Amino acid sequence: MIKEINKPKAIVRMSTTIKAISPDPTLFNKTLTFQETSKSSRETVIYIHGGAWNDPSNTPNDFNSLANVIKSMDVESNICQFSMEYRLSPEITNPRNLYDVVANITRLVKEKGLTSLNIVGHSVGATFIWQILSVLKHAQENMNEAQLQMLELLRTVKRVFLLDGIYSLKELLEEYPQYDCFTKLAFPDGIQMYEEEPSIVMSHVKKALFRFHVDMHVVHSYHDELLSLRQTNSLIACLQNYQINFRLYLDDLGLHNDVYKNDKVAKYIFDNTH
Ligand SMILES: N[C@@H](CC(=O)c1ccccc1NC=O)C(=O)O
Repeated sequence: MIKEINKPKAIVRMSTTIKAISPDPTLFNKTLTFQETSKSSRETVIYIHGGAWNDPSNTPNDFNSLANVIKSMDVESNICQFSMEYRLSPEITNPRNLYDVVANITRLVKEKGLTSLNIVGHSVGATFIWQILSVLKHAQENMNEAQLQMLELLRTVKRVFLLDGIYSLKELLEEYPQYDCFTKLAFPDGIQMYEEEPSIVMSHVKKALFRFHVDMHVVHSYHDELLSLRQTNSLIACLQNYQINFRLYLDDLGLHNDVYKNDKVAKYIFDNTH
C-alpha cells in the first residue's frame, strides 16, 4: 500500500470575510472638481471647508456657489478649482483632521501637476491653513511625513485666504466657553495640545511667508454670528507685532455659514488670484 503522504490533514477554511481595507482612508475620493483647465498659466484655487472639526453638514460642496461665481468671472478659463474633504472628530482628532487635508492636497497636486496654489479656508478650514503656515516651528530633521508634506506644499502656495477663521483656541474658549462642546471632540486631551497659538508660532509663520513668498489675506464678516472679530483682531495684532505683510478685508459678508457662499468673497478671491 502506498503510504499516502503529504495529504492535508484538514483544510482549514480561511475566513472569507477579509476586513475591507479602506482604499481611501483620508477621503481623497470626496475631492470636488468645480473647474479644470490644462493651461500651463493656470491658477489653482483649493477650498477647505469648516464645521468645527465635527459637523457633517459642512462638506466640500459648501464652496459650490462661490466657485461658480469665480468660474463666471474667469472668462479666459485660467482657473482650476478643487474642494477638499477630511475625516471628522470625534473619530479623528487633531492633528489627524489636518493631516487628511495635507495628504489630500499633496496627492491632488502630484496627480494633476498643479502649481500656483491659492488655498481658501473657512472657519476651521482657515485653522488648518494657519497650522500649515506654522510648520517651520519644527526642525526639518524632526518633521513627520505630514509636516514634510506641508513644507513641500508651501513651495507651491502663492496665496492663502483665511475666511472667518479660528486661530487661537485659548481666546476662543475665553470668549465662548460653550465652544468646548466641539473643541473637546477635536482636542480630547485639552486645547493645550493645539501647538499653533499665534503668539507662539508667529516668528515661524513670518519665516514661512517670506521664504515661500506667500500672500496672506485675512477676511471676516461684520455679521458673523458665531465668531466675533476677536479671533481676526487678535491674529492681526500678532501679525502687526511681527511687522508681517498681509491684506485685511472686512465687510458685511453675511452670517458665519454665508461667508463661503458670498459673491463679494468670490470677487475678492478672483481679484486677488490673477
Ligand atoms: N456647525 C458646527 C459649529 C460650527 O461650525 C462653528 C461654531 C462656532 C464657531 C466656528 C464654527 N465652525 C468652524 O469651523 C457644529 O455644530 O459643531
